[in-house]
Amino acid sequence: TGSSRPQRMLKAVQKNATKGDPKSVISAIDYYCRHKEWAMNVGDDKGLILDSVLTEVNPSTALELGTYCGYSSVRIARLLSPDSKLITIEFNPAFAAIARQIIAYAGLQDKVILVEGASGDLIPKMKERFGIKSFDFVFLDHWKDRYVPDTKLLEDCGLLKKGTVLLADNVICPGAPEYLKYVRNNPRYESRYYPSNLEYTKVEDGLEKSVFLE
Ligand SMILES: Nc1ncnc2c1ncn2[C@@H]1O[C@H](/C=C/CNC(=O)c2cc([N+](=O)[O-])cc(O)c2O)[C@@H](O)[C@H]1O
Ligand SMILES: [Mg+2]
Repeated sequence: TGSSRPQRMLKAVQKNATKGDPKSVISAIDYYCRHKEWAMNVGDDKGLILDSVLTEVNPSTALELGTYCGYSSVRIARLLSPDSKLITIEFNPAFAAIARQIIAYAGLQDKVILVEGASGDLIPKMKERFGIKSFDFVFLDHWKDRYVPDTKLLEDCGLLKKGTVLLADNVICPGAPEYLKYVRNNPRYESRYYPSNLEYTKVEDGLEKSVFLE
């Protein structure tokens, strides 16, 4: 059998990026996905918005839902301050295996805790397993119909505090209409849409930033 798209993405990183240099890993993936083979990374355009929100929040503990190949894990972890951590959740073992290698190639394995499993099962275990009191930042980029249930689960598990920032990918394409309704008409959130485009295309997409008000 041939290779998978994630395996080809890893190969592109090993061929074109410099070990221990997160920026070169990001560029290698963006080049490959723009010119060779599209893949569902948040990408370079929306990535700049992700970077600016992260720099503003400067989270001590960050959570990512939907690691896929680790592109946004690298984007996030490279901007974390020394003792900060990113916990990223991925339930597909094949994707998780590739993501571990891409995160390690970037030299960020000490800042990223990749947990294999379903967000619905793992979110309730965050406190006991990782000693997390609450998250300062959450990046939602998994199945779009999980955005609302997992946001509610984070609330119910007391994992959001006043000022926690949720940043959701793909709220336009493929779209997360229920999520937009949930965070926009909700007194507990201050929400704002950042227009951009679907990764590596001219199709409209964007990120929704929602601050939990308590
Ligand atoms: N409950 C859960 N717990 C743990 N891991 C989970 C999960 N649900 C999904 N995942 C993982 O998250 C990734 C899915 C992303 C869906 N994105 C997408 O479907 C997507 C599609 C397009 N697109 O079609 O243009 C563009 C994009 O930027 C996208 O993120 C996959 O790696 C999947 O295994
Ligand atoms: Mg996405």
